[in-house]
Amino acid sequence: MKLLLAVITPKGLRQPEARSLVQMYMKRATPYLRTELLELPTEAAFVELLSKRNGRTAPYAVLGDSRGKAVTSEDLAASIETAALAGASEWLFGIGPANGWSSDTLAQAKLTVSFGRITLAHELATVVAAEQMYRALTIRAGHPYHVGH
Ligand SMILES: C[S@@+](CC[C@H](N)C(=O)[O-])C[C@H]1O[C@@H](n2cnc3c(N)ncnc32)[C@H](O)[C@@H]1O
Repeated sequence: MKLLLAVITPKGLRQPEARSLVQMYMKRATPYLRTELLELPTEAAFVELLSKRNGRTAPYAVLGDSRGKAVTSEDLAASIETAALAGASEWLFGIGPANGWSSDTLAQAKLTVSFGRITLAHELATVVAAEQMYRALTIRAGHPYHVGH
């Protein structure tokens, strides 16, 4: 299974600090699973990506939303496990556009995840998601990162 981190960002991730942190966590994750960062110009492009990949191997889509479910990192690890057991070829975490996800897109998610009720800039939310994806993989693997960081 592959992990995708998709962010809706018309001009791409422009803050080098954010990009570098995202790339660092995604690189750290690769010993566990392949990862890919997708910078998409519009929510429509994201929905198209979901439908293009739909079918037998539909991605297991988890969407970041401040009004979503307050989950633990163990819950995220469990959702990756659930996707793997269900035979999904991709587990995807989506960071939405400046005005948030539409209700139609949210309805396509297996899980909506809140990092707290605060609103994070999409670049920061992407960094948090990348770290949580890495943390979830270390939890699945029994690696001590989750205990010490
Ligand atoms: C700038 S925020 C969107 C703000 C928008 N006004 C809203 O309320 O959804 C862009 C994206 O970052 C992510 N995000 C921001 N804060 C978040 C939080 N506290 N928890 C989870 N995701 C968050 C979400 O994916 C959101 O769609």
